[in-house]
Amino acid sequence: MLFHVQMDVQIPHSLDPEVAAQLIAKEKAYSQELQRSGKWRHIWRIVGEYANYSIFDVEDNAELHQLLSNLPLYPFMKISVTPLCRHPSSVREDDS
Ligand SMILES: O=C(O)CC1=CCC(=O)O1
Repeated sequence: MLFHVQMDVQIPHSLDPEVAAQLIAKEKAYSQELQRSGKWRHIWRIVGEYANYSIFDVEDNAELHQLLSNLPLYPFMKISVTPLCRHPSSVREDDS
C-alpha cells in the first residue's frame, strides 16, 4: 500500500542543540535504512520549510503507523497521511 506522508518538524528552541543534533543524525540513519529497504520510496524537501513530502510503500496502516511513530523526531513532528492508489492514466510501471 502506498501512502503520501507530510512531515512538519518543529524542534523547540529550548531543546539542547547537542540533543537536537543527535536526534537529527538518528533520523537520517533511520530514514536511509528504510529507503534502502524500499519501504520509504521517496523523500522531498518542501522548499522554504522544515518539512518533507514522502512516499511510503508498506503492508498496511499498522505498519505505516509503526514506522512513523519510531521516527526519532516523531515527538516534534506534525504528520499528515494520505492513502494513494494507481491513477488509471499513469504510464509508470512502479506506481502500484
Ligand atoms: O528533515 C526532515 O524533513 C525530517 C526528516 C525525515 C527523515 C529525515 O532524514 O529527516
